[in-house]
Amino acid sequence: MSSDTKESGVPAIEAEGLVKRYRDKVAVDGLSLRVDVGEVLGVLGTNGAGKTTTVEMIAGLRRPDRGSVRLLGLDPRRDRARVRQVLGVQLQQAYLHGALTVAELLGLYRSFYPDPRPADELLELVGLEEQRRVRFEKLSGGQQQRVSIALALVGRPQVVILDELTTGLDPRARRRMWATVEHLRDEGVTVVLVSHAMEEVERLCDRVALLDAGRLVDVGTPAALTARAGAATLDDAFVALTGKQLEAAE
Ligand SMILES: Nc1ncnc2c1ncn2[C@@H]1O[C@H](COP(=O)(O)OP(=O)(O)OP(=O)(O)O)[C@@H](O)[C@H]1O
Repeated sequence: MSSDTKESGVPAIEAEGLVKRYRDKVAVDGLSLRVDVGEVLGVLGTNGAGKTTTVEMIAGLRRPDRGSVRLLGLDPRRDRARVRQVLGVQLQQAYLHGALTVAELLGLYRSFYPDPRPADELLELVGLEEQRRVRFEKLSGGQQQRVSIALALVGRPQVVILDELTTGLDPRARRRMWATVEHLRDEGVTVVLVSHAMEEVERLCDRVALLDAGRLVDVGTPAALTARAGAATLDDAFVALTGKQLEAAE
């Protein structure tokens, strides 16, 4: 990571007053959020709360109707080329060339970066060492998801956005993904982790942003959120603060 960025106090992410409408549906409704360099931020919310829309706007993949985003001081829509060098994104739907093998996909993505992670390291990070010669279309859903996570990490990003990191993964793969996030955290990488899984968020995240109906209900450490809500657990705090039950993803 660039120590300049860390020392200058420039936040990893600064989103101000984000608004996004789809026809008459307000998906994100005036959301502001700051994530410091090196922080792991969880984004929790029920289905349709606006999590994916929010991270897509942060990544520059969706244009906000109002508001602004800065990613390490860069505008993700105007400074696309520079942002691509510092940001890794794993989104819920990956559109990848099914006929390419895992190794070929990694090779293709590695060619986009000046100093990519070695393919072996990527395969180990996501536990796909045995699948390197398998075509993407022949992989299971969970394995395909792990490929998309590996691809998000190819360019040694300083900021990583992971949307539904472990949804659909079996318990072993899930634990491995958690270890991957812990590894990134130890490297000082800033991580935004969109999740439905309370256990995952409590374990991995420094702070948690609670979204409901496109709004940021609260943001803080799991302990602070729990205390503010006068709740016993983060789960209970979520219910107290949003009036909704956070359902399991599957
Ligand atoms: N492309 C789109 N066109 C129209 N409406 C959309 C579109 N994408 C999302 N929405 C709507 O906007 C709202 C927010 O969706 P979003 O996907 O951001 O929520 P989410 O919190 O990520 O949900 P989930 O947990 O189900 O992934 C939802 O009501 C959704 O139906």
